[in-house]
Amino acid sequence: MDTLAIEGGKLLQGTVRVHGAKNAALPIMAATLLADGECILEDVPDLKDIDVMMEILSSLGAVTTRSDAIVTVDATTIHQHLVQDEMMRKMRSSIFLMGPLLSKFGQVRISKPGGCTIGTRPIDFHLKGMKALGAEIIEANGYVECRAKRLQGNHIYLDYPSVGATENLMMAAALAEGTTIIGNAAREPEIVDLANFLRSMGASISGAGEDTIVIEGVDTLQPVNYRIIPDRIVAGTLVLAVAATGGDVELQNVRPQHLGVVLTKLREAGVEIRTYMDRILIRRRRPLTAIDRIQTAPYPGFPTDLQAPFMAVLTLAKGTSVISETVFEERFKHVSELQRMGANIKVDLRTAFVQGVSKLTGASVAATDLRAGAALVIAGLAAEGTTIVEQVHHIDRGYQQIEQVLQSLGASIQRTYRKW
Ligand SMILES: CC(=O)N[C@H]1[C@@H](OP(=O)(O)OP(=O)(O)OC[C@H]2O[C@@H](n3ccc(=O)[nH]c3=O)[C@H](O)[C@@H]2O)O[C@H](CO)[C@@H](O)[C@@H]1O
Ligand SMILES: C=C(OP(=O)(O)O)C(=O)O
Repeated sequence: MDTLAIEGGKLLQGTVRVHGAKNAALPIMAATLLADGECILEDVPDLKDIDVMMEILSSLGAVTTRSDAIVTVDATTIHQHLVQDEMMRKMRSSIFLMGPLLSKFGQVRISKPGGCTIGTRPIDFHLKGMKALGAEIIEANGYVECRAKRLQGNHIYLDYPSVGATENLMMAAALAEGTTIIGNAAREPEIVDLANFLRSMGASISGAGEDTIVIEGVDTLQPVNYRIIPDRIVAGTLVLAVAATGGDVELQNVRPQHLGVVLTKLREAGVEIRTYMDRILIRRRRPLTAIDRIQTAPYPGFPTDLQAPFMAVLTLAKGTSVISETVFEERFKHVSELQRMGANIKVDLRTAFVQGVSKLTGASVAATDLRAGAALVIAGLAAEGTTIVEQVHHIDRGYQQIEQVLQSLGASIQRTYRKW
């Protein structure tokens, strides 16, 4: 159980490269199962969730290797279609095995996935979609078994533009017979990245990034080399850290267009931001001002994954900011921890009213989930005194060596390794 000790009050300065996107790499790693041969993935971040995905792929019989940021997966030796409950529970992305195993091997047995505890997070859209593609679904003893000789294309409408369901169904439909149309599809950049990966393997997919995706099933897919897109949530977190502490930072390997609304809101709060093709310059010299309203929504709306980190920044903005969380019903767990540091936040159902304070003070706080943890790190960097962040394993799911990245920008942050 590691902890982070942060001595707040240092300006952040320097240049840092953003690593590849966890939420793009995970479905793409699962999609390698669809190919007949070895896929080579570049810029795969070194994160806990990626380790778990490699562990699952190996347990199914695939051959996986990692050398720095390059991961290879050869699925030709897969002999197992059951993902053990213990592995399913380790992360939400274990659900991505469902589509590829079912489509390629005609069967899959999984249990309910784990992941950040930010809401109920059912998998009903995934199951309804697989059923529409012709799968027989049997639920018993905590496991879900799906079978189909060959999936058949169909018209699927998602009741909500679920990122994971859109991805799972795209992977399943890639090898189905006939045409699949996914209506009300999610439009996140990670959906486009997965579609680009599948297309490079020979899949026929159009409309990714729009709300209707059309997939013409093909008989086989080829192994490929593919580079994962930069992580927009890590980039956004670093931008927010600079907004909170002040300073002057250049982010490299970013796609500023993926952070549209986040950068707009930060400019409203008084942060200076310049964007280039694959770089962002952030500078904050003036005091922060409150923001009328932030409401999380599916892309291109405000990303729920940056709601907690943005709230940490707004605790220090002059005036009252209003933040509504519409995507997940329990994603305000950071509020009570920020309050320990002196933040003035009131929550009414799914809306938080953040009255800016002149300073936060260091305290002992615990990360309850990945992005709540990132919010506490940001608050700690800006606070007066020492902040101890417990439960760092949540943060390690999504940020590669967070303390080293922040140290390179001048932060005083140390990790303490504890055996238990
Ligand atoms: C690995 C990954 O990419 N994770 C991201 C993905 O999670 P994930 O794919 O789990 O998120 P979804 O877009 O599916 O969830 C959005 C909403 O739909 C609900 N829902 C979803 C599926 C379903 O079958 N039934 C259902 O009711 C969820 O409970 C939630 O309220 O998108 C989220 C929303 O941008 C992000 O916060 C996560 O970081
Ligand atoms: C919620 C997240 O991850 P997951 O969907 O893997 O739980 C996240 O990346 O913020």
